[in-house]
Amino acid sequence: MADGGGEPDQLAGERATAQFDVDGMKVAWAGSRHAVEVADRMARLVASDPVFRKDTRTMLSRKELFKDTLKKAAHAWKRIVELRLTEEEANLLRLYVDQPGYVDLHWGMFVPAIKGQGTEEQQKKWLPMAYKFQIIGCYAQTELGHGSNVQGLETTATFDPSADEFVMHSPTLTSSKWWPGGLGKASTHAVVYARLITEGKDYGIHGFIVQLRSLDDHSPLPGVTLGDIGGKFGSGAYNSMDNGVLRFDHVRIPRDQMLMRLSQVTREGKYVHSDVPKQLLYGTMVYVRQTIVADASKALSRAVCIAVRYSAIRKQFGSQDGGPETQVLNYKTQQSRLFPLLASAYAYRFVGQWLKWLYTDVTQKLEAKDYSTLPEAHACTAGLKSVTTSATADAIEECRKLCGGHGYLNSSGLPELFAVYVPACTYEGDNVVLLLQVSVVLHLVARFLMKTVAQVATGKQPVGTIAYMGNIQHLMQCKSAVNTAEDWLNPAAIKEVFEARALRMAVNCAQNISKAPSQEEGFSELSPDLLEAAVAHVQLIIVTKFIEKLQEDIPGPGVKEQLQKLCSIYALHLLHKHLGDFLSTGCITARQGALANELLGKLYAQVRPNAVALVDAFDYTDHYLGSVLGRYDGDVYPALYEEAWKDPLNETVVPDGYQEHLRPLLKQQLKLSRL
Ligand SMILES: CCC/C=C/C(=O)SCCNC(=O)CCNC(=O)[C@H](O)C(C)(C)COP(=O)([O-])OP(=O)([O-])OC[C@H]1O[C@@H](n2cnc3c(N)ncnc32)[C@H](O)[C@@H]1OP(=O)([O-])[O-]
Ligand SMILES: Cc1cc2nc3c(=O)[nH]c(=O)nc-3n(C[C@H](O)[C@H](O)[C@H](O)COP(=O)(O)OP(=O)(O)OC[C@H]3O[C@@H](n4cnc5c(N)ncnc54)[C@H](O)[C@@H]3O)c2cc1C
Repeated sequence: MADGGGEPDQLAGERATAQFDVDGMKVAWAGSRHAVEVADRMARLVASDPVFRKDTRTMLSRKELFKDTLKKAAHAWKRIVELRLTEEEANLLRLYVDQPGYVDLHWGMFVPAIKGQGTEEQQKKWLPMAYKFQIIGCYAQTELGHGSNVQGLETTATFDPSADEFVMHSPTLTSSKWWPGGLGKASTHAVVYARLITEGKDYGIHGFIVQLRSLDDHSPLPGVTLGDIGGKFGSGAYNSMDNGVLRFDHVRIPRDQMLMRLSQVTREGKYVHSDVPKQLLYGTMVYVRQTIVADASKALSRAVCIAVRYSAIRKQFGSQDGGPETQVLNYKTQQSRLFPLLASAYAYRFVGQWLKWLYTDVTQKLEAKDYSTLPEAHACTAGLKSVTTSATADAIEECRKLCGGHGYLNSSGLPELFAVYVPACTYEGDNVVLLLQVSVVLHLVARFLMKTVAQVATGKQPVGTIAYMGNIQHLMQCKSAVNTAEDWLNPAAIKEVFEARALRMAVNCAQNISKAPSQEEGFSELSPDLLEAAVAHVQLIIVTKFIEKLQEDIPGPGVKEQLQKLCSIYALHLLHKHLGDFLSTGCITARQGALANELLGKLYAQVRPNAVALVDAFDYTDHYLGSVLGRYDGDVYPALYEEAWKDPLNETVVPDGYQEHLRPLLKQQLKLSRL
């Protein structure tokens, strides 16, 4: 078929203009040559297997979609076993299958909860069964009445010393577990969070392993009510997941199914808390929030890859005397909307790699009973989860708009990507609630520093990602020395203004809170400002980690140079977007703001010839991208045309319903017109 204007070799031309080594960039993106190789092998394995096809997914009914998810999960497991895949390979294989399902919660939350909160004995008993899929587990924390406020959960686990058992009970409608993924239809077991009651006293929230379904016929055990909570946003998308409801009617479990690493209940019913911080109960959430930051870069890079490739193919206007029209990627407006998102994908990738390192480091320290870095791990995971997921959800929608009308088609992949992604702003902690956690830390540090500013050199210095706050004397009064647009290329100039902005916003909040009748009232009244201060702090972390990445040895001709441009774009587009913060805190002048914008325009022009190669470096197969607009070969129009015919509405030429509804209407109108 004639392509009618789409030029598949257009992308080959784009690739030829790249000024850097794409293979080198693949390594920088993936983290190592080994990581590129494994990811590539697993992506191709999935793409070449017909069971993993997903091109008609959005056309399936909920029941068909769920069954398809069960089929894919079972097939993935079969391949993992047959091919004896390593844990790394298996995780990647599941990633590229790209269909949310119970396995995500089994591996992502059930297993980590037992690892983190179970005793060695409990781990020995439960983990081998989970590893072999003899049981399927989920993470049942949220209830109908409470999600954000974990301490408000109502499910009870009351110890009965006469039977050496806990009695799990849902005392109210609002105590029904509500949302856990995999709970609705697939799981046989759950880690359930409930209020521990023993000797008549409520000891607050603790985790328990509870069997929910029979291992013989999958029916719910006596006293257990289970179901799916219903359809969710978008077609296909997260509807493959059986988010569920669970109620207990005095269900008994043995005492040793309480996760007892942090605290125990003795045979006599005595509650004993070990010397570890209570917050370790939240450890699974910290672990998952860290993985969500890495996932943000995956989702964002997919959307950007689609939008960049399609923008290079799509042409509109600019034709003179029948000459070629302009590729929409050449429009400065398209570049100024798209290239900051491209830069953000790289920025999130690198901050995600750093956060993974931080998490591993904290875990090792915890094992050695050093709990000092726990607050840092909590603040970083909470803040970065919040900022990266909010920005990514907005960015996917922006990419849809960047693809014009065709971006709204399911076959573009963008509507489903958005629908699957957007709950990340809510699950694992609502983004606002998490940012307020960060602002508590900032507020305390800012207040402490304000009090001790005179002796800050001798006082206790903040460490980790808040270390910059110790430089309060300089950062509260410094003025940026930027004098030309190119001065903004200096990472030190960028870092100074981002640090000054974040600190000044935190100090302003602390000063205003101190004027309120009480700290609680001040905190509540100023919470919108505190949120903005927390965002400024988290953006500083992302910018800093990108700058630090560039101090590493990055092999490959031109690779580091491209990343330097992307780092500048990432930081300067934030400066442009939040100019009000930088100006009102006196960190920069209006002229310096204008110079940053001038440089941004120049950087966009420099990125333009590299744009397609920069998204190729993500190394995504067409299967994983799942988008006719983002195809590697750029052959967009024939694919769009073909895809349309797959829609069930096109199964018949004359639609169902014609005889009942269309024909009588048309005939009646015809009769009336003849009267
Ligand atoms: C794939 C998708 C699957 C999805 C799954 C889900 O969604 S699963 C469901 C996901 N659900 C959610 O994500 C629910 C979101 N909600 C929550 O995580 C909590 O309810 C909360 C953090 C909002 C409040 O906590 P709280 O009621 O305990 O009250 P508080 O604020 O007074 O904090 C007390 C102290 O603890 C500290 N601290 C807190 N968290 C952590 C931590 N993780 N680590 C370490 N420390 C932590 C905090 O800094 C404070 O320290 P301080 O000042 O005393 O030194
Ligand atoms: C797709 C999906 C999958 C999920 N999977 C699981 C799972 O596997 N297991 C599980 O246990 N849970 C799961 N959840 C539940 C999820 O963790 C909760 O929905 C989430 O923690 C938010 O809590 P909430 O629903 O109570 O929101 P709410 O807290 O009711 O939020 C409503 C609004 O109130 C605001 N708000 C709340 N508190 C404050 C405050 N203190 N200050 C200012 N504003 C506030 C929020 O910002 C939000 O705008 C899932 C949810 C979704 C959507």
